[in-house]
Amino acid sequence: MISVEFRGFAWRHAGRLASAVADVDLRIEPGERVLLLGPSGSGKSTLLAALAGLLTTDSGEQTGAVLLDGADAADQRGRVGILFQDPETQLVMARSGDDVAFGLENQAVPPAQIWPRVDQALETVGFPYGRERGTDALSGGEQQRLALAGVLARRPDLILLDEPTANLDPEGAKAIREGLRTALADTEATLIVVEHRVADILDLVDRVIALGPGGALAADGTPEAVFGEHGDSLAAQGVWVPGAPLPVRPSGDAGEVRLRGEGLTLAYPGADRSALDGVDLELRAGELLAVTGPNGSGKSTLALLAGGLEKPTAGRARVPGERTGLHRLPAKRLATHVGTVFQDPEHQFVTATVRDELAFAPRAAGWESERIEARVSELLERLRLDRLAGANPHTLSGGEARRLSVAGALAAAPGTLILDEPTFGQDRRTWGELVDLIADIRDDGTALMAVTHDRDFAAALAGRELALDQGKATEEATRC
Ligand SMILES: Nc1ncnc2c1ncn2[C@@H]1O[C@H](COP(=O)(O)OP(=O)(O)OP(=O)(O)O)[C@@H](O)[C@H]1O
Ligand SMILES: Nc1ncnc2c1ncn2[C@@H]1O[C@H](COP(=O)(O)OP(=O)(O)OP(=O)(O)O)[C@@H](O)[C@H]1O
Repeated sequence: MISVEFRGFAWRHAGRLASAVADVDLRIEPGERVLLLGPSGSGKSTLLAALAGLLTTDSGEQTGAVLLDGADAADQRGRVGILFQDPETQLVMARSGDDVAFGLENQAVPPAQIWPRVDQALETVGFPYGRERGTDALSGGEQQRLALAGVLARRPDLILLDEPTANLDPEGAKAIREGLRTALADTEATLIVVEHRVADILDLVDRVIALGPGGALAADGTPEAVFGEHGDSLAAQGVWVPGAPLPVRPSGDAGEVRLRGEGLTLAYPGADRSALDGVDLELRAGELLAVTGPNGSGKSTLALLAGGLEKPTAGRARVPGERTGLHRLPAKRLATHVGTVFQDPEHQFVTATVRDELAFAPRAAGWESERIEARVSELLERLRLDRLAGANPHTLSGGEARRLSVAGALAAAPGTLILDEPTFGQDRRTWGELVDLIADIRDDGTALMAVTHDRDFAAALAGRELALDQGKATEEATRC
């Protein structure tokens, strides 16, 4: 139990002209459960980082104060547990159990209590393996569960969760919310949770705080009051307001087959079963295939194989006109056929600015400079990245980075595009802009595959759906 206070707080990240957040005056009482929302890039993660004492003088410039129980947050780190947006950055140990135990050992929890607490936390989050599982052998959703277990096991006074269910399948997300509810019922911890898709999280919180586009406070109150009184203005700023209708962009008839996967199988070294097991796949011009299924069912593995980035243990992925499997093609040649957007955008960036990142693929494809410039300007504007054109891709917010990685991969209009969780971390407005952009390139004749937990995205764009479970297709890809 701990109180939280921002007094005249502003933060400007090093290398940026504008403040990420400004004029924040806010008090959260001990034990309050708060949902923090706001458009992509409005400063939500920055506020959490401030509370966790992670904003250091060499990383930017602070005005005002951030206080926990009246003391500087930088001196209270032991009382705070934070779940980052990208769970991979959080996992430090080689074995899953050790990773959860690590924080407890640091807090000098008596040894006899450590393993029972580790096991309890793993159970709370529905981690499907034992303590021995290697942390480098986890799917995105499994990493997120493990990272959350690490936070909960420490029983911090202040729990900060940055999009805790964004990588989870709908069933898993529900289970995590139940787990959180149980874990919270036993504590008096203060909770601040950031989510874009708020509908499901509302009954976990008693207060909603909304940031506006410039990082200033836009609304503060009970969920009913905030969405009742400010629903329209929040929606206008791009926030997901529960119940608002969503666009649908149905496709026309699918064209020729652009990429075919036959019996695609991958067994990771040392695993007891294949992560992907004999999956057939057909991607057609002008159509988007949604690949769905629970965490760990093999979706990202399928994306790697279809993108030619891994060698299948059996089966192969091929494009018409090439005699060998995709994974055997030299990188440059592969790039002329297929573009891939990974689950974790950070792995993708190869240049020093947002503008160069967007120009990279068109340049490699030999476009003329005027055409490149026009394409880059169009994408910057469509995805609301213009103000960040000169920024380093690695300093973007989670949602900004996701948009850049998708835009970078489709910039040169490859014939086939493989997207792993393209809508991760988006507010309602940027979600709609991404959907429109992807619909346009689909309708221009691109063949698309999208791994996604986002049912709204699949409903808006997919012509067919391929559902995986434990590495196998549950049925033939069905028409949506
Ligand atoms: N390390 C950094 N260096 C420079 N600028 C940064 C850094 N981290 C974030 N920013 C910028 O600060 C602003 C706020 O980012 P923040 O991550 O707090 O937003 P957010 O509300 O959490 O966004 P999202 O919903 O997209 O995750 C953004 O414009 C972002 O580009
Ligand atoms: N490098 C690896 N080594 C060993 N096993 C792995 C590795 N990467 C993933 N796995 C395992 O392979 C299976 C499929 O993982 P994959 O990442 O394809 O799942 P996913 O359906 O994309 O999951 P999510 O929805 O959580 O992202 C999981 O059981 C996972 O634990």
